[in-house]
Amino acid sequence: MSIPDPRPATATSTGKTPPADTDTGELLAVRELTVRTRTGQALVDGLSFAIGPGERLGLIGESGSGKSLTSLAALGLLPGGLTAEGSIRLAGTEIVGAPEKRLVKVRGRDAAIVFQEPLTALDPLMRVGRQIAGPLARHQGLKGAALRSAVTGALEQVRLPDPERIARARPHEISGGQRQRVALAMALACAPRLLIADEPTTALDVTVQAELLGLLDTLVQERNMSLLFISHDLAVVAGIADRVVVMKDGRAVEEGSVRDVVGAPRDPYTAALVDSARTLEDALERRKAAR
Ligand SMILES: Nc1ncnc2c1ncn2[C@@H]1O[C@H](COP(=O)(O)OP(=O)(O)OP(=O)(O)O)[C@@H](O)[C@H]1O
Repeated sequence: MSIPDPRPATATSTGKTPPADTDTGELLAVRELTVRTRTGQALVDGLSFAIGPGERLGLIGESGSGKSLTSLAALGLLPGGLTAEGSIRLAGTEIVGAPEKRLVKVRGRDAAIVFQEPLTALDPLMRVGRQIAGPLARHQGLKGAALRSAVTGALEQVRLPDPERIARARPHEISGGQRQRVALAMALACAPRLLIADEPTTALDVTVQAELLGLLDTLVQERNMSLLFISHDLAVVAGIADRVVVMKDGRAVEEGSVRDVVGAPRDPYTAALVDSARTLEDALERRKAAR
């Protein structure tokens, strides 16, 4: 593991970016988000951040700090028994308190999510091709040969070799890395403006993890998407995000450019994260040198 050079401060995607929320210029604006249990315990507590068109934000923090609940709340997908307060505006739509009918329109089109475990999004019994065909048919109105060719195209876009074979396979018949690419293809099928990636590489081995991160980076750039990237791993976030929000116990303890946060952390918790990433990096360097 190594902490990659933080992307330059100007490294947001260039080119034509789609319009954002006309009021604020932000694609996703989270304001004072609090997620509570039935008993009133705050699991996310007064969290605020924003993502502009084409911008990449990393959300980092230890296990249980509230990262996943934040990403689920952004699409109105909180599990039963948990409620959100505050405001989440996604491309101009208020998500907190929105009826399911409005949320269905937003999901996939304005933002889509890729989870740590691809089987969360995939039906284990259905062939991969049929699963990708669903959103393509709904979104683009395709049928027959045109739909089949769009499915193959979607699998090619996530750089899957032999897409016809993958399309015929069921999820358990392909590798974990291939499954995550299929989940990514499904998330991209409706050309979302924001991709939320919740620990998308954590379950993969290191080589496959690096390949998938490279692919994600390329796709986000090619499509001028915004990215909310969630991870407990500072090195991974530093390699893909422009800005970072550090979470602890449901709150943001620090926010800034990756360069500033890694280079000069202000909060003791962030400093400890940076230190532990560096200590591991140094240990690996020493081992390399000793060989
Ligand atoms: N449905 C639920 N009911 C009650 N508590 C929950 C529920 N879902 C999550 N929590 C709790 O909320 C806190 C935040 O969970 P969350 O999954 O957002 O953390 P996280 O930062 O994503 O951690 P991880 O990296 O382990 O996924 C944790 O303490 C978790 O146990």
